[in-house]
Amino acid sequence: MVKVTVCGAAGGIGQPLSLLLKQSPLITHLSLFDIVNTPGVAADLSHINTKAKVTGHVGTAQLEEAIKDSDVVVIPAGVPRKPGMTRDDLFKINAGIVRDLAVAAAKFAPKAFMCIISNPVNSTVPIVTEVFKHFNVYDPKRIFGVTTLDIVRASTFVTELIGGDAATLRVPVVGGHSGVTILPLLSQVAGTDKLSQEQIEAVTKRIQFGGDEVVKAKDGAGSATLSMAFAGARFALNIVEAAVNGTAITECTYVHLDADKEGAKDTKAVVGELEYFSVPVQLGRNGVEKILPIGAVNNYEKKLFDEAVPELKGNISKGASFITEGAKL
Ligand SMILES: NC(=O)c1ccc[n+]([C@@H]2O[C@H](COP(=O)([O-])OP(=O)(O)OC[C@H]3O[C@@H](n4cnc5c(N)ncnc54)[C@H](O)[C@@H]3O)[C@@H](O)[C@H]2O)c1
Ligand SMILES: O=C(O)C[C@H](O)C(=O)O
Repeated sequence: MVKVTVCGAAGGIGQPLSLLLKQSPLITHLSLFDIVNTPGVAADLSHINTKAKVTGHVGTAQLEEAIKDSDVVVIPAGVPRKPGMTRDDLFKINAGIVRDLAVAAAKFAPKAFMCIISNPVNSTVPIVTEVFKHFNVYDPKRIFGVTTLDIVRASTFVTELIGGDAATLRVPVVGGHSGVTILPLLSQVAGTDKLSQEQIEAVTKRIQFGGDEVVKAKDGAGSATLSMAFAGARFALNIVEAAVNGTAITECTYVHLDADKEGAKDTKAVVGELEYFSVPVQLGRNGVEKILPIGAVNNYEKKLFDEAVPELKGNISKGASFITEGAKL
């Protein structure tokens, strides 16, 4: 039995993400939570002839029943950016939303794998960590910031330049999930040696600021939803596949480096005392099985790390202190 709860299930990401999850034969219960419209979304999805039973839960009074005993909780709840905003501008509203959902998960589904999509991911993941610590149910192997969209974009944009199959080209993207904290390691991708430094820098910027392309094109109507649903489903389904079947799947994801202290040693050597970083992770039955080395980084990429680390540090402490110095939970 695998119960997956989507919090924010009626939203721009939540609906297509739930549709993609409904197609998985591994999920037996798909629980849809939002503060609006989930009865309709759940009724609609429940007519699809796949295995998962679909239930809809609306409003905070129904959060406990929605989330109780979930194996996986995916959180795309909260407001998206409008043109001119940074992801950090969303903190004011989304921090409280993620905190409240994390409190419910800590109380009613403390063993769930937590997949955090809500922005700013660099800060919302530390919020979830601190809530779980507060309730004494913290396990860094089970809390993930979903950065898969950066990897999906990197595969697409790099393939446009070097050719090949975007569906199978893997580009490691480490760091965080906002602007200069997004660190594509193009030097590790076979075929990028054909590119000029100018092309490398241009595609790196495109990956770092890919979200802005969509925000601009949507012109006030939100940010990436469909590509995020694709990426979020890929990540959540990898978590489920690894947990249920023990399949060793490698995916870059934003985790606390305590999730595998030994494995994180080489990352720590580069990022110093930074606690969180998106790193290549081998997923397994218990979530993070191993943190894998970030591998060789060239001089240009080193410079990108130097820009990313201070910004990430600020984002992380902003999220953590929202709980540790915030109102009593
Ligand atoms: N990690 C990533 O790569 C990535 C990519 C795209 C978007 N995002 C982020 O995902 C979030 C959602 O984006 P969207 O486009 O789906 O927004 P949206 O406004 O379309 O949907 C958000 C949903 O969250 C719901 N919601 C609000 N408060 C809630 C609460 N307390 N509990 C449960 N649900 C609640 C809303 O009712 C709405 O249905 C944003 O913060 C956005 O920045 C992250
Ligand atoms: O750009 C955004 O605000 C949404 C998301 O983080 C993205 O990368 O598309």
